[in-house]
Amino acid sequence: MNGICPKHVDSVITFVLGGPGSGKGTQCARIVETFGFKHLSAGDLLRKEVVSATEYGTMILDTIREGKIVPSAVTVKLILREMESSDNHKFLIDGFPRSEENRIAFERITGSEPDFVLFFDCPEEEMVKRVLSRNQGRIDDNIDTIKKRLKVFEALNLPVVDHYERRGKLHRINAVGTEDEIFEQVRPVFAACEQTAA
Ligand SMILES: Nc1ncnc2c1ncn2[C@@H]1O[C@H](COP(=O)(O)OP(=O)(O)O)[C@@H](O)[C@H]1O
Ligand SMILES: Nc1ccn([C@@H]2O[C@H](COP(=O)(O)OP(=O)(O)O)[C@@H](O)[C@H]2O)c(=O)n1
Ligand SMILES: [Mg+2]
Repeated sequence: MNGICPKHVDSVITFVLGGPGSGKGTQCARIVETFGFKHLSAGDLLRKEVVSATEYGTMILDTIREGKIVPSAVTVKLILREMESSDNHKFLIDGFPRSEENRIAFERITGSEPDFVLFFDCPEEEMVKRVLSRNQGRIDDNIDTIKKRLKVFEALNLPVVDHYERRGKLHRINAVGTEDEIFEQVRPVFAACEQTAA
């Protein structure tokens, strides 16, 4: 763990990557309660657009149903709007970037790069098992869509993981085990940051 920490003491940007069902949302909730970050789930922001039937709502719904990636300009705009309106400058951006297009769009539009990146590494069969028992009434938590999402994860998400690994910004977390066992791998990454930022 290289414990890269914020260059600018007043803000921290962390990307939280991992396949569907790898435990991103669950671990983000633990990080929020322990280290006081603002949790921004790209998926939740997109689902909110669907529910509020905005101009992009139908396109987003169709994209999510297919397990595909929504055009980056839309997703980055939603994330940026939340960041700009937040008085908390420590951000956990969950489920983003999910492609090189996402990553490049974020850098181009915000001019920022993440301080560090978490990657929850989970075997496919475990991810499928968790998604199918998630019971959140999501249209994409079914066996057909999960198979499509896993193909998207392999093809588009993993190149983003490689990008940050090459830059020494990636913290690879073994996402198999209890939620506590997994959080014990996450805790030192953020504790190191707290020390440096203090
Ligand atoms: N360590 C774990 N072991 C078993 N189930 C888990 C674990 N972490 C999360 N879950 C469950 O798996 C499902 C997916 O977790 P979630 O945090 O939504 O993952 P993601 O956001 O990566 O899709 C949820 O129902 C969650 O309660
Ligand atoms: N950066 C992102 C994040 C999610 N999404 C879409 O939203 C869906 C759900 O994302 P999510 O992060 O809530 O899914 P989980 O990994 O939590 O199961 C994805 O399968 C994509 O269809 C996207 O298009 N772009
Ligand atoms: Mg999630």
